[in-house]
Amino acid sequence: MTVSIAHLGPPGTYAEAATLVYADYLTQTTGHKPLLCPYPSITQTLQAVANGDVTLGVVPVENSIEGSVTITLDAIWKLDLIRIQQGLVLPISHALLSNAQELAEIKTVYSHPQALAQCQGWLEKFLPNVQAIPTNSTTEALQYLQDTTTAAIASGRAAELYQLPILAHPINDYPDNCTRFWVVSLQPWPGGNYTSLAFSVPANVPGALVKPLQIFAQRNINLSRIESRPTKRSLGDYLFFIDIEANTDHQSVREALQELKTHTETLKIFGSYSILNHQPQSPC
Ligand SMILES: O=C(O)C(=O)C[C@]1(C(=O)O)C=C[C@@H](O)C=C1
Repeated sequence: MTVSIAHLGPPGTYAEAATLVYADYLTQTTGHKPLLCPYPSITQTLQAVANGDVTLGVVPVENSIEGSVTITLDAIWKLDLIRIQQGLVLPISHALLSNAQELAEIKTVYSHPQALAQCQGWLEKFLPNVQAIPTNSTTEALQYLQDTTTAAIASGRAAELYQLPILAHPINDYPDNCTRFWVVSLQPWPGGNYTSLAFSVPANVPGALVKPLQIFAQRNINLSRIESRPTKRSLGDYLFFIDIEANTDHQSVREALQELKTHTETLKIFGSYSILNHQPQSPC
């Protein structure tokens, strides 16, 4: 059976670049080339995995400049059965694509909110009076390039793919810009040294988060990330997303998760996985 991989499209997105890296890895290890399936949004990408319409999905989760991709965290929390198989880190280098001859002509810039945010300083400095309009993806933004007053932030790869001129590159505020992606599926996956989980706490009382954190600290389990998201039930009510540097197979992790259950309202364990650091010849 052909493995199908959902990702944010249209073709040319950074999510597609990450998917191609994983597809290459699968082709090398299994001898079979997977089928790439672009979806119009991150939520629809994850929904396709949850529905069983595709075998795998690749979604962005965190960026070194802008932090969490909150759409991904919110959707993963809602879609109960999703499991993480693999983490993937990709360098991200943004370009300004436009038919304008010079920056002064541009009045509107389109892009995915994450890309706009990662270039915020550059935009303020070089295009202080333009209107920034969010799109579902960096390549969706290319549809709005109508005349020389419009520009889009996307990858050099997208510029090549759609034969669009690059007016400025790189334009991300920090050169060492990386995004972490998760490869997700409905299948639990056995391996790796990172475990991601999320929980809500029973009540918004003092110390509600202290106990869950102590459970890991007491067992010497390192937390590599903690992020809060609103539960959306009431103001000040949060979910906590945690990454730990250990596998759920370790005795101490199993014990910690058992104990954590008794101190949380809902606990979701998304799985243990390894992280692939991809260093391409030219940046994505
Ligand atoms: O719009 C794209 O090209 C995407 O793949 C989405 C996305 C994101 O959501 O973070 C992925 C990587 C970059 O950080 C910018 C945008």
